[in-house]
Amino acid sequence: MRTLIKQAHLHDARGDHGVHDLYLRGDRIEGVDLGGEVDHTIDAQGNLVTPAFIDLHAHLREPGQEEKEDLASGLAAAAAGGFGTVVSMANTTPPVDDPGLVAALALKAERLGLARLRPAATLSRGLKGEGLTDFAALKAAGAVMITDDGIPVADAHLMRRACEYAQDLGLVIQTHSEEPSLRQGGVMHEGAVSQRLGLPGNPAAAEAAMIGRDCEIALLTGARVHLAHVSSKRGMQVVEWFKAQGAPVTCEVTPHHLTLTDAALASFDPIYKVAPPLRTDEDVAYLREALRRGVVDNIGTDHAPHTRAEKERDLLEAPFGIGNLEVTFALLYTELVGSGALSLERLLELFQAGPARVMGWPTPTLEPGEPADLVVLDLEASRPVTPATFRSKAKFSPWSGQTLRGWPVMTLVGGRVAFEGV
Ligand SMILES: NC(=O)N[C@@H](CC(=O)O)C(=O)O
Ligand SMILES: [Zn+2]
Ligand SMILES: [Zn+2]
Repeated sequence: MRTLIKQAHLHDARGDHGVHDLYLRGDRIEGVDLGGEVDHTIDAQGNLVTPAFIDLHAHLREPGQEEKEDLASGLAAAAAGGFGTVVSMANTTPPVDDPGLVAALALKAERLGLARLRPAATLSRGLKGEGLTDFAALKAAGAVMITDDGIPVADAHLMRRACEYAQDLGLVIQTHSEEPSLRQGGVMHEGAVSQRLGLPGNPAAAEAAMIGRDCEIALLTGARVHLAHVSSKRGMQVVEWFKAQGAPVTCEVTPHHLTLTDAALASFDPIYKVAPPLRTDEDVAYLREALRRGVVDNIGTDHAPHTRAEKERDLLEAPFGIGNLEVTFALLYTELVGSGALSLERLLELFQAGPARVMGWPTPTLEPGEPADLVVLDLEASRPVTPATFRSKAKFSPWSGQTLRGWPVMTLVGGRVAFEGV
């Protein structure tokens, strides 16, 4: 099959290429302005066409928690968000600690024809934080990352052994860096707001201390350690310090930690309950600055859907997590690029070359022969967030009703339309 994307404003990691007709052949990019017969034409006039985004961090909940999300709804939501590739977290029921399960997830996802799934597997057997899983077998089955995300690895020696093992195999270890004994039962950031509301707080020190431990272990072992969802100024400063020391660490920030603060918890609405917690204005400003300065390697969504019933429990009982796959690009384009805080090039890099580099994958480009994984972005489109229309099963959002500008209108994966929007 041959596809023409007409009048596309092309952008990739090599730069801005201006407006061209882009041709796809089968699942690959063929070239620009070639002419000739095509089977399918897509009009992209006025839109930006760029490599589909990569999310290194989404909770798709399959197997076992399909009431929250499943592969079909989660990968459809990802495609609607402009993502062509998603690394799924392994804190499912049962946890993804078995090579057979990794292979089954990958096969099922491939048949769906939505975003590509790249499964993560757990670091510890049963997510129990005691014995290691069989990384070699998990990698052979298709796991691309090792992580107990959802639960911090409390035992430093276990983390060391995991790093030694992963280093031998060239696997990335992703951490959920919060020191459990310091975090305790905190349900929100510990600070002036938690004190006023009388809610148990989780101090930034819990994050910064664990990031320090995990970076030390990365230095000690030479393993590639990816620090998920860095949320605090202190945590980010620790990452910066270790990067300057040459530690083989990379880090992620999430859309919610870049746009929301602990002030939102004054509503007592569990929709804002997330781990690590929403921090202060000062933290948000520092994370934004770290994005700009290039300290941050990628934006990962940490899309963490739950049922409405679970999120309608009281703040102490409700589970941690925010669903955001479908709004992430528009949210950050509006709030960061729209305000002049970040360039569009840098924002795109954080969804494309950045995550690819973290994983050791090739930089996605529009060069002939590359996979035809593309997103068509309408940067002028302005509309409110309408959770009722989400592909995700979690049809509620902290940004509900907020008017955002710059939306994905189509996502192609391997030359096939995985999402087509308004
Ligand atoms: N981020 C969250 O608040 N929740 C995640 C777990 C995690 O990412 O640690 C979840 O699985 O619900
Ligand atoms: Zn986590
Ligand atoms: Zn997570």
